Amino acid sequence: MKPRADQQLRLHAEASGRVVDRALAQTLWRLDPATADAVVKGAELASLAVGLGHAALDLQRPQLLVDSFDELPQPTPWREALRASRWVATPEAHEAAPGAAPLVLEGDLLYLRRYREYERRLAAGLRRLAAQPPAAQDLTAHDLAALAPLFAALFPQAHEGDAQARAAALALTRSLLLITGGPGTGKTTTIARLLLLLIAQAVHAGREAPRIALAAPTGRAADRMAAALQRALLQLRGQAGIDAALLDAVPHEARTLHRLLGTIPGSPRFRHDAMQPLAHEVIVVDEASMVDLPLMCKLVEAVRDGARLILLGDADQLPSVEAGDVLAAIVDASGAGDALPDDAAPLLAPLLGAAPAEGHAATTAAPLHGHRIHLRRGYRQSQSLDLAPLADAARRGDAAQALALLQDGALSGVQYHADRFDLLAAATREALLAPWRELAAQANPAAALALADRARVLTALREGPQGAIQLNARIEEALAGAQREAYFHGRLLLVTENSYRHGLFNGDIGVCLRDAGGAIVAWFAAADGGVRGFHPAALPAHGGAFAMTVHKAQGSEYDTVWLQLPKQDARTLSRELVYTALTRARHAVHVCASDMIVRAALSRHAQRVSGLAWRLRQSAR
Ligand SMILES: Nc1ncnc2c1ncn2[C@@H]1O[C@H](COP(=O)(O)OP(=O)(O)OP(=O)(O)O)[C@@H](O)[C@H]1O
Repeated sequence: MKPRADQQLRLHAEASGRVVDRALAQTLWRLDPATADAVVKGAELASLAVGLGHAALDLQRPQLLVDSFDELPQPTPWREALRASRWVATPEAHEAAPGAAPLVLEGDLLYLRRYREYERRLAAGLRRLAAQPPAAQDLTAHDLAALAPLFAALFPQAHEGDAQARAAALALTRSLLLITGGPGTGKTTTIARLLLLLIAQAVHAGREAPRIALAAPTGRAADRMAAALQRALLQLRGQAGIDAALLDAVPHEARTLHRLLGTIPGSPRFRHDAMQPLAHEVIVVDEASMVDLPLMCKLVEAVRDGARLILLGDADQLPSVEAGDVLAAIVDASGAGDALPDDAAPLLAPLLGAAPAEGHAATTAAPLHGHRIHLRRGYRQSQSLDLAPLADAARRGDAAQALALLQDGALSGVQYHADRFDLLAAATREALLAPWRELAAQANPAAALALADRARVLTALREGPQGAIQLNARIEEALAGAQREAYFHGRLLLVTENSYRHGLFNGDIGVCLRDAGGAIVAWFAAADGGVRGFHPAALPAHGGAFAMTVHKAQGSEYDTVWLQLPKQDARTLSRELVYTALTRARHAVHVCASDMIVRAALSRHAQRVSGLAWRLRQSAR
């Protein structure tokens, strides 16, 4: 076989060693030795792109994937070589790609066929939901008048332009609704109230209460969602004008999306799909920024005609680790979400008064226009942590402002450790380790698990001196000594794969404790609020959890966050990463970095190549 040394692309360090990418490319060449080099390189990079979280290779931006792209063709000849290849299909935007070609070219995007199909099907699914009114609900003025007293009790500020009220009212008229907002803007509060309205609406119409599913991408996020929703409902109990029966009809549990859709062992498919849709009439999904392209596609397809899908998320957070940035594309397609769409404003006037409608200035060309409400006002008050100005500067990529706030040291609960790249050095060592020493003094699993979220080191990288792996090892040594047992008393564990057999999921946190008989047991929270113990040797894939990447921390919160950025700039550093890390903190945040790294991180977006926004625009035509 002819050596293919010319194809040894210098791949981006994070992904080097991805044999799978090269294997696809080599297979094409083996099946047809006449395959052009440009096609072989395209295939390898399209596969690598998925590994790095993109939906496709952008021929105009190979630098997102490789450090050296001198050897790559220019976009125009590259596109032409791809178009001419038997391996590359070029279907119309709405057409399914033929099964025979492993690659699909659309514009400048080269996809693995499967990912192109996920995008096409997701766009079609979103369009289907956006186009239909919820079943059995030709909402009349009479219905709205009946709901008005409850609405006024739930949203006393409704007539003063309250965006939460607008979101809940709009939900009455939409099968697809996106509610976006930063931390503490009341997404969960709004959902609690919105669900009461939907239940009351059904009761008023003489129907059964709708079947409601609450779901999130990870077990941790689902647990947080359920707990926050219960707190929000509790606040309403006993309040005048709110019937306790309505509160009782809201489900107490939230599930992972995988659970909701029904995993089939050994299959990428789920039990529920377009042919066997979910029975629920209302499906609420929290932390939608974490949902990747394949999962969002399968979720949307499994929502039956006439049911409602409500997505909650913070579009400024890191996109999902797996191929995606789906939420960003949906946000892009649905407009700013700052006002009621023109078609809904008059209808909802009995609830909202003369709420501002978008009028002619609106970008009504957006295909999902009128399906998003953006919550801007932050309600969460913390005595100890004044995070909002810093999180906002990070979100906007305003490094000068972020550094001024950090250096000034005036934000309560925020500490900047300039040029600190070793958290275990004397200045920070004891403050860092103190909560975990307390953990080690626990004997009771539930009490230990309750302490597990006291503190976390969040990193940008897995590898290297400021990476999660080395930091974990060093923290573990500091806590339990160089001669420690692998599973020492008080060690925190992070599960890194889904295991339905164990009922343990990627992102679950456990704690190792020695029992009365001297045996070590790894304890995890159980769905019923109790705890479950496992022999450490029987656990699915896992690692240490004192330090973890920001990606792994998505959907979780900790009392104290130590954000450790690397000494050298790295492509994974972005404003979204910093924003996501900061907003995981409940009471205190320590930023360990240099001015240079903060500037570098905030100057970069977590860019993901995706054709979904484009596709949604095409399909609107
Ligand atoms: N309209 C409101 N009036 C007063 N307090 C509110 C209002 N909305 C939300 N809050 C309070 O603000 C806090 C955060 O609300 P909530 O948990 O609903 O926000 P969230 O956007 O879901 O947050 P997260 O980002 O953690 O998911 C809660 O304590 C809640 O009671």
